[in-house]
Amino acid sequence: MRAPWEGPARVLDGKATAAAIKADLKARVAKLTEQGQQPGLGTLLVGEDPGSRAYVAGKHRDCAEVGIASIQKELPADASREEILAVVEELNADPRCTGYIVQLPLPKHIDANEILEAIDPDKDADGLHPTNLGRLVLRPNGPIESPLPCTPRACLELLKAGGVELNGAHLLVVGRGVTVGRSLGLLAGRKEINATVTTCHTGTRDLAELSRQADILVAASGVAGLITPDMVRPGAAVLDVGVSRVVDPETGKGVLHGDVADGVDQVAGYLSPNPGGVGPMTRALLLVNVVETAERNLSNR
Ligand SMILES: Nc1nc(=O)c2c([nH]1)NC[C@@H]1CN(c3ccc(C(=O)N[C@@H](CCC(=O)O)C(=O)O)cc3)C=[N+]21
Repeated sequence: MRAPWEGPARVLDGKATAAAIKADLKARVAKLTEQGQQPGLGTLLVGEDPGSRAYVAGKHRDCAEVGIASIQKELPADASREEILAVVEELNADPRCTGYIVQLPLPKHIDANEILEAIDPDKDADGLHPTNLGRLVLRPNGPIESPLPCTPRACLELLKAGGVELNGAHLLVVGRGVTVGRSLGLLAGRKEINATVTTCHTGTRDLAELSRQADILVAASGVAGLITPDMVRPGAAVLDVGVSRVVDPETGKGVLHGDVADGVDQVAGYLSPNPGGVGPMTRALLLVNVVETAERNLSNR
């Protein structure tokens, strides 16, 4: 991929790396299907949000591409907690579904954590069930036989594919959200990755002072343009994970903007574009979780 920026930073190409992962999955899915264990991804979408709907549709397109079966469930925005839990139980019991996600955000009247905790941990395609996060904490030296969080794993796989050394590196993540910051810290500090992790957030006193010490800077704050060139150590690898909607002052229209500001491409050694970086990788790693579960089911049979 040609860099979408002018500076010398090398592109961490999520689209190309995701395509390579999907090609590998295709062969594994064919083998599983031959053995009577076709993987299946379930999704539960509650409500009408067009963004959520588009994400879910994208996940099913990815499934079709690699031969994974699709199980799509939908409920209206005013669905009750009981109705949502009933669909979760259905997916837990469905043998065709080897992994599934409940698309977030859920409507405001629903306690999302209660729903997420009802997911069978072995079918947790997001890798964010408390049992699975707990395993990361309790088994820091591996191996782990359960789904891993998708976006953190996407970040690490993208760095590896780009040739960025993780062993012994100082990896600093900005943001303590469960889907990225918190769980990336748990994953990257594991023995088989061996990075030293710093987790920063809105309470961090001098972010720039700390971020300049990072070999790998993962921007997952959801604050558009938070990471400016002065915050980046020359040559560092920078992953732009955050996405926020900002109003373009010229057109007045809403546009998506990453956490990384203009000019970081002049300082960083490696940079992931946004879009085209961690997003496509997250989708690929979701499929990896579903396929790995099917492979485990087969070997435990
Ligand atoms: N239970 C649950 N699991 C999720 O993983 C989850 C979720 N809920 N709710 C919403 C967020 C958002 N998310 C994205 C994943 C990939 C792209 C992605 O691939 N983006 C493309 C651009 C958009 C596109 O091409 O569709 C890119 O970065 O290049 C975007 C957003 C997953 N999420």
